[in-house]
Amino acid sequence: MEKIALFGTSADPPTVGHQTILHWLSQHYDRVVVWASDNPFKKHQTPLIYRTEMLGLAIADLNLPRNNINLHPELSDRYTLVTANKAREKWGDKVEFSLVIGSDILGQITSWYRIGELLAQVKVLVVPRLGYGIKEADLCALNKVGGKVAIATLNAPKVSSSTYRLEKDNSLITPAVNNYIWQKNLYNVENQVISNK
Ligand SMILES: Nc1ncnc2c1ncn2[C@@H]1O[C@H](COP(=O)(O)OP(=O)(O)OP(=O)(O)O)[C@@H](O)[C@H]1O
Ligand SMILES: O=C(O)c1ccc[n+]([C@@H]2O[C@H](COP(=O)([O-])O)[C@@H](O)[C@H]2O)c1
Repeated sequence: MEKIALFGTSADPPTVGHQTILHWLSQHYDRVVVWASDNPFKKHQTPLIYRTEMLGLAIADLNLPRNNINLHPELSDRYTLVTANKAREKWGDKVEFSLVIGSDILGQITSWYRIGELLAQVKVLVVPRLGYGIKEADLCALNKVGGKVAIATLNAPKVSSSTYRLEKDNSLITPAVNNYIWQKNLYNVENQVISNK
């Protein structure tokens, strides 16, 4: 049975952490389906079109031997259930979907939109995130609402989009994403330089 990883991200902006996760998924799944989306729990995100384009650049920058990671903007929805239903329509019943989440949101996923229906469609793959241990109580809570959980064996770097937004540290993103941010003047990078002078 084909195994497909589903990885939705705010990508605001995509970081080297997202890239490490994608690299690992590429080696462990037949296909990796990626989309940028609005997060119903977050406010004031960069317009989705920019985040989608940055995510495409971060994927292209990976240059991996297996050509199995694809950006699917048409699947994007603030509710992952809607995305999972669209993916099921697209790839049919004979595939196994794993929804990829970082351990920082493991405790939150039980409050997602119609979580029981989502968990009937997908397994959950938890990526350990430094500073966010995987709690037995969260695994039990997810299990109670029908979650089938696996834990990924990778060490992602301790980086986040919010750290980039705060510090504008280029080492957290890829060169192509950095160029894009400058071209579009996202995250006030130009003002940042002027105010630093
Ligand atoms: N460095 C990382 N290690 C482990 N998981 C990560 C890492 N970066 C992102 N993730 C996971 O990838 C998914 C998408 O993350 P997201 O795009 O929100 O990045 P973020 O760095 O958490 O953003 P922000 O800092 O704006 O909240 C989430 O499930 C998140 O937990
Ligand atoms: O379906 C939901 O209720 C839901 C609630 C919060 C987050 N999500 C999705 O979770 C994914 C990861 O979000 P983020 O902001 O951590 O990258 C992203 O695709 C969001 O749309 C989905």
